Amino acid sequence: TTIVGCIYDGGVVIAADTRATSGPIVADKNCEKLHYISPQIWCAGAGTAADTEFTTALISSQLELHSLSTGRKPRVVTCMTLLKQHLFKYQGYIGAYLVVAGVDPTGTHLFTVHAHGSTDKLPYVTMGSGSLAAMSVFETQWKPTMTKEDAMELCSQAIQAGIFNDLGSGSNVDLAVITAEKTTLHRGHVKPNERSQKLKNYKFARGTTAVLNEKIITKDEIGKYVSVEEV
Ligand SMILES: CCOc1ccc(-c2cc(C(=O)Nc3ccc(S(=O)(=O)NC(C)=O)cc3)c3ccccc3n2)cc1
Repeated sequence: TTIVGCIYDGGVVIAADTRATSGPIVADKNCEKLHYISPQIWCAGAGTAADTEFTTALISSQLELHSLSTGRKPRVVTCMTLLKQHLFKYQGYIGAYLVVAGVDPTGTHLFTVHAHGSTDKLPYVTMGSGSLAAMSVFETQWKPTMTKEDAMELCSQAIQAGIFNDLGSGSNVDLAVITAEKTTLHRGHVKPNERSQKLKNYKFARGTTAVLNEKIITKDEIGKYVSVEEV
């Protein structure tokens, strides 16, 4: 997994790859790693998929109740605090590594929350197995003043660095842009690994495959070839 976040003049961009793995197996080539928390707070999640999904959904619910109770719009720092307290309580056993990003009445904010409960507040962040490849992009190309388009392209390039240099990351780039006015989700923002049209038609007519040998056996003989257990 490669997930990133980057603040720019007027908002924040988060992005993720779409590969889900189970050990060395690619379990899903187009999974969703960007999670809704509130209209202008979203999370990118790395780690155990069920843990990132359920943890963000739980805190989204808690934050909505908190917002209703206070009568104010939810704040990114509140979301981060709820997440870190929950994850710390479980001492890292909830495998959720999260980039928390959003805009609230106090401004634009970007945090990371680790599975053990540690947090950082930074202008750009990366997490997941592809975080080092992604960070190399930010460390070489990030600028303190960027437009929305600059930030979107930089995040896209950072995710693609993970996709092409980390086996735990792959497929597409999902991206979200959060501003004071709205949030725009770009599912499949870049698809650099789409399968091309097959060069030939590999459908073979029945009977075109040579039968190398044939052996006709009686029902009594089947036990020699197939072990049939009585239940
Ligand atoms: C007592 C434990 O102490 C720890 C201290 C630090 C970290 C940590 C982890 C990460 C990190 O993102 N690790 C990570 C890797 C793969 C996936 S994954 O989803 O691609 N694959 C699996 C199998 O989870 C997720 C998260 C990280 C990233 C960026 C900068 C710093 C970082 N630090 C972990 C444990």
